[in-house]
Amino acid sequence: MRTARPRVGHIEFLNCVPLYWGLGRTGALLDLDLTRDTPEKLSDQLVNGRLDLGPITCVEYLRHADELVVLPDIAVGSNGPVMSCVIVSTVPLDQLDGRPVALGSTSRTSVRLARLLLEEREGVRPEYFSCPPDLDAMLARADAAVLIGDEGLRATLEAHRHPEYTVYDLGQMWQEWTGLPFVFAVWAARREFVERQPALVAAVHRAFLESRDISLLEADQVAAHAARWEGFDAPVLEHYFREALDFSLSDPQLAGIAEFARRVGHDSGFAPDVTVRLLADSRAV
Ligand SMILES: C=C(O[C@@H]1C=C(C(=O)O)C=C[C@H]1O)C(=O)O
Repeated sequence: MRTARPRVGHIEFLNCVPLYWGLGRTGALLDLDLTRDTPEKLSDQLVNGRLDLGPITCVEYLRHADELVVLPDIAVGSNGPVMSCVIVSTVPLDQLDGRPVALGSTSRTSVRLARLLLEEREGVRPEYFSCPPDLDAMLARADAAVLIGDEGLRATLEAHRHPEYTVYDLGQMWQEWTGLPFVFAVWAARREFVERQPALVAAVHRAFLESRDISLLEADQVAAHAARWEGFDAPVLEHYFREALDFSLSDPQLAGIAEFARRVGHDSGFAPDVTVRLLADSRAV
């Protein structure tokens, strides 16, 4: 009997390129039914059952932790500056009280992290509104903007050309504040899918780990290839892939997730002590 390929999400940002590059190398790419989209749409599709497995923004995962199983040792996070999840502000952050702040509509986690840091670390209560992630349009209506992905990376790299604003790195702010890594997105499978197809989930998990490992070994090639199509130089992308982003998920990253949940759970739709359920060791299946 023929079985359908697993339906797997692919965030269409540069941050995910190293997790998928190696899938072509090993052939695993042919075993997946991939959907490319922005993170908030992929997160909804995984929650609705239109995808079986893939990246989900941390806040949406925590809201649906009962229905999902997290794949260990793979994530999109950082332990310090992440470069692509940022607050771009035309005034110092502690002057944003009562001021308009635009939240990029493709983000669920960075926008919540930004609100946490502004309110609890900077002690301000801005007026937030959601907005498509276009920096010029956002700053036309707001004093600050929260951006992720390629637009966030662009804001960081072009900051020197814009003395009218300052770029604050959310990964760095979180790390300085808590001493912990931050996880922006995890890889999760629907629980019912894991129960029905445990060997398949383990195989896809192994394929992603292998792909990530290949890509980090070949980060210079991945960066050079990606730089042909994007407005970023290869050395900058190599630094982004190798140093800024953290694609791992083990105890320090899980401690970061637990701390974030503890601080925002009360008004974000999940318990502050929500349990993160991890897939059993795929290498053993
Ligand atoms: C590091 C990043 O992580 C992301 C941030 C997300 C969010 O804020 O909701 C979602 C998915 C990831 O793409 C990034 O987009 O730059």
